[in-house]
Amino acid sequence: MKLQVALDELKLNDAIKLIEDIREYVDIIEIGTPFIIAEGVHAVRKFKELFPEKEILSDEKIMDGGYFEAELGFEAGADYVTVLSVTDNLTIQGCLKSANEQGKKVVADMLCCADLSTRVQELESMGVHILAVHTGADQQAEGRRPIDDLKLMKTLVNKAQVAVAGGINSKTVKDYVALDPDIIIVGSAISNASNPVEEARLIKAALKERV
Ligand SMILES: O=C(CO)[C@H](O)[C@H](O)COP(=O)(O)O
Repeated sequence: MKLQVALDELKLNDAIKLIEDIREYVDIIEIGTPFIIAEGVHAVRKFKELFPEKEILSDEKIMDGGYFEAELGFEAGADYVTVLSVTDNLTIQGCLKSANEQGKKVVADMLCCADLSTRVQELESMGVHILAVHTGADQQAEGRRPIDDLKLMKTLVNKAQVAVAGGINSKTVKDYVALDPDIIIVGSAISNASNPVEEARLIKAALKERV
């Protein structure tokens, strides 16, 4: 089980310092959507240069122009690019074409997917590599959490890997680990913690209990 650390609302130098501090606990560095908007895919390139042993995810949340936009992330050094699951199949297929040409992976972010069971089948038949259950920041502000969607996802998925994101922290991570996703994504709990190193250490320790 991998720990993906999301860098969302940080400045470039603060984000680099955070990953330097928690390097030993991180498997995948996520260049988060607000970070990409602020810094561009140059941030992907920078993190791949500085942390070559880590996998990098470019959280572009692609909604159109699948091939071209995925290629931007992959050519900058991303190992994974995200596409929104609710978009057109043509866009998903464009992302997959780019990923498969480069030996990289596409993550479908299931944010706002109204019919998980139908869409999971369709995404798997197209060959999407990873399905990410996600409760977004605005939904979290209303008290929503991704645990029930993760439970449902685990009953639906056949071959894709499963990731989960949405307000997970060191106190709640065990509930997610128990459902055995392949990737647990944590952003604000680490970046906003009074002690980010300790928060990352506790979360990584919880993941290791399951392996
Ligand atoms: O993709 C995201 C927001 O769209 C975040 O990166 C993801 O939700 C993880 O952050 P947090 O743990 O703060 O929810």
